[in-house]
Amino acid sequence: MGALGIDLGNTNTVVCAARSELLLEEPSVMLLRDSGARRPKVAAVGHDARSLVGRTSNGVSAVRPLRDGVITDLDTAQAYIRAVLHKLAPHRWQRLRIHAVVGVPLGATPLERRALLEAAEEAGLHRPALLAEPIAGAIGCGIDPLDRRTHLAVDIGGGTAEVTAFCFGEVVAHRSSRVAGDEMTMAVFHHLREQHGILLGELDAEDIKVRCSTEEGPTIAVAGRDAATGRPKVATVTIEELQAAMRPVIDAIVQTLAACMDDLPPQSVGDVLSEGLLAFGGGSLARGVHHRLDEALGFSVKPAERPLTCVAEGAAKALRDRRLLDAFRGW
Ligand SMILES: Nc1ncnc2c1ncn2[C@@H]1O[C@H](COP(=O)(O)OP(=O)(O)OP(=O)(O)O)[C@@H](O)[C@H]1O
Repeated sequence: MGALGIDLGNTNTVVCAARSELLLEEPSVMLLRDSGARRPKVAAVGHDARSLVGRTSNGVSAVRPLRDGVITDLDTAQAYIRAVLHKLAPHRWQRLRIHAVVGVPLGATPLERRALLEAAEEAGLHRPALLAEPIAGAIGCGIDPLDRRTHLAVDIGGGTAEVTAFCFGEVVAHRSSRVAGDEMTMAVFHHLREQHGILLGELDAEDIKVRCSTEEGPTIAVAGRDAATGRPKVATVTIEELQAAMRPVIDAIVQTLAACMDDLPPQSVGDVLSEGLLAFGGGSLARGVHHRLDEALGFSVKPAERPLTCVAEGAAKALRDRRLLDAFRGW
């Protein structure tokens, strides 16, 4: 298999081969079965695990191996990375000496970075290297972070939104917020419960949020349980009201962007005004995000072509260009 670019997100895991071909794009979820042994057995990962969430019995639990983009439990993260590698390369000999560049949040502490490297190594990766996710995403979108001009990027993921300005192999400014795609899902959930009396599971609320950005037409039909009686209930909801419900979350991301702009040196501000803002991460696809960013910032917003996979693609590109890893080693 050779070498991989890996984006281990809170919500999704994406893996690309060295030439940036997409190998895996699945939810970062793992189902563990308690078998009485010291370590629980992995029952399912990715799509298989997500489709079973809420449908399984007592001895099985669903875990997300990362929180805020970093590892909280070394054993779980290791088991997850191992399961992902197993899915990609079922035979042991195929998993020998796989080199990898793994994305890491720019705000991760040295301890968190060490934990990620350790989990990757213990899971069987050979000499893994880390690359800051905003930089990897920009590389995946065709930007050269060694360029002399300052670029500004926002990565709106599930658990975090990171705003990063970089130039000539250096991070010039960085801000992050814990408000991103998952908060938009919660906004949709609360709106439907409070205004329509409909109760949904978290995954169903996420599906409604995604449908809100992908479906044509002014309304969508939402099916759930009546909040008062518990009986099945269907309501017609306008896209406009869902967009309004998500607006405070998008505004919080705008504030993070504005704070990062305030930290920029004057020369960099000029570059950003002429280059615009690069937006990626799944949260950037939500209905109204681009429009609100355009409106609030007053300069152009460039949506990534492949917002969900560009971090893994950029990590894979960095496998072929050592200068990128060396330049951003400390970030
Ligand atoms: N079409 C869409 N419309 C709205 N939201 C979307 C869409 N597609 C994905 N999302 C949301 O994007 C988020 C996941 O984005 P992404 O895969 O970039 O995050 P991640 O990298 O796993 O998370 P993090 O960066 O926080 O570690 C989820 O909240 C998901 O619901």
